[in-house]
Amino acid sequence: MKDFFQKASAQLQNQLPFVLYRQPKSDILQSFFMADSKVVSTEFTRSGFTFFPFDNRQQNYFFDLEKSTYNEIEIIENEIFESINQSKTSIEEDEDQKRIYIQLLAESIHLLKQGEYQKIVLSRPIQFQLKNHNVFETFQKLLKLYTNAMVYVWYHPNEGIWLGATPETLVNYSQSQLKTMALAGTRVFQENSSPEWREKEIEEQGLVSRYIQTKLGKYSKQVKASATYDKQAGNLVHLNTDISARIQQKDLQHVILDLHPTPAVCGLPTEDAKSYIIENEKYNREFYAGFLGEINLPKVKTRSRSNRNQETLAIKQRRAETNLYVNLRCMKIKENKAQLFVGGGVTASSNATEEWKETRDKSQTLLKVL
Ligand SMILES: C=C(O[C@H]1C=CC=C(C(=O)O)[C@@H]1O)C(=O)O
Repeated sequence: MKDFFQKASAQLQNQLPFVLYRQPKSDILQSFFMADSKVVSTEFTRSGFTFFPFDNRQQNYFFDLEKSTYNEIEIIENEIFESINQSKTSIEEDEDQKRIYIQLLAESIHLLKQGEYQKIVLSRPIQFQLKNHNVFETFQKLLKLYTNAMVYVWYHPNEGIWLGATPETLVNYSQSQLKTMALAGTRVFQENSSPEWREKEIEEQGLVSRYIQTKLGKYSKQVKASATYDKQAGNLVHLNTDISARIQQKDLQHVILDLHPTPAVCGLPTEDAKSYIIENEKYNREFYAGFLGEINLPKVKTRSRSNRNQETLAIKQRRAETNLYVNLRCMKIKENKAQLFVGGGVTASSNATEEWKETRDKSQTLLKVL
């Protein structure tokens, strides 16, 4: 593992693009290393790794499998960076920024009450200066703390470093079976007590669930949804419904672009909420609330790695998987400055101060490891 991080470190020093990631509940660390920093846009018919912005008019990035060095290594638990400094769990928030955000929330709630929008997901950046920061140490702490999350560090010289630990799947797709989730509603996790969900959270999660099922219904007659349950994500709990559908490979790209952005990160009606966000948040979300992950990646089973004959390669090709995650609980690092991105769904029954607190609670996911 040490060699691996040394290689990633050299890649960063040479200002060459890369991504390291570990998917939920996996003990395999995966990586793409690029030989040059040429910008390539995502091609859903090829195999590789995508990094896709919230606003699809902005540049997205694709690490094409054929043009990268792809690697998998097993994570050895006791080789992961040990000490997790839990002391820095709060930063001094700028009072002006807080006031401006609460005002935007209040104005938006007022609009929502008039019925033009059903839901708007608002967000804000939190900026601060880093001292003696090591990206790979932070990444290893994220790996250790958030085993149920997609944990990643992504870099391109044009965009800087992005790090995150997201609990939300956009699409898992393999052999015609698509799985996704409707994740929304937030409470602080408390040991030995399950949250009592209020009408507001049940409503905002229900909107997401129905929206996704309707979208998938355009492509599939077989859309299934689980019962809604509590899903823990670090210091938080969300409401979640697992949704699955049979989708033909030829439709996959359309399904992905049709689902993104879901009302878990944008709102309803989608296009109106998106315009409202872009106009009123007064900052660029960039890749926050976008999505990232593998596209058509031939699945290499660790056990069969030594057996590289034609036959196994053919099997691998057929078992290509797409595993995409919504880019939440993430931050950007550029020149010793960190920017965290936090947001939450707002409806007519929201309370502005409570919504501000929710974003503060969400910032803990990353502040814990800095
Ligand atoms: C938009 C975010 O969270 C989404 C996912 C789970 C719960 C959410 C909520 O309670 O509003 C959001 O929909 C974020 O973490 O920045």
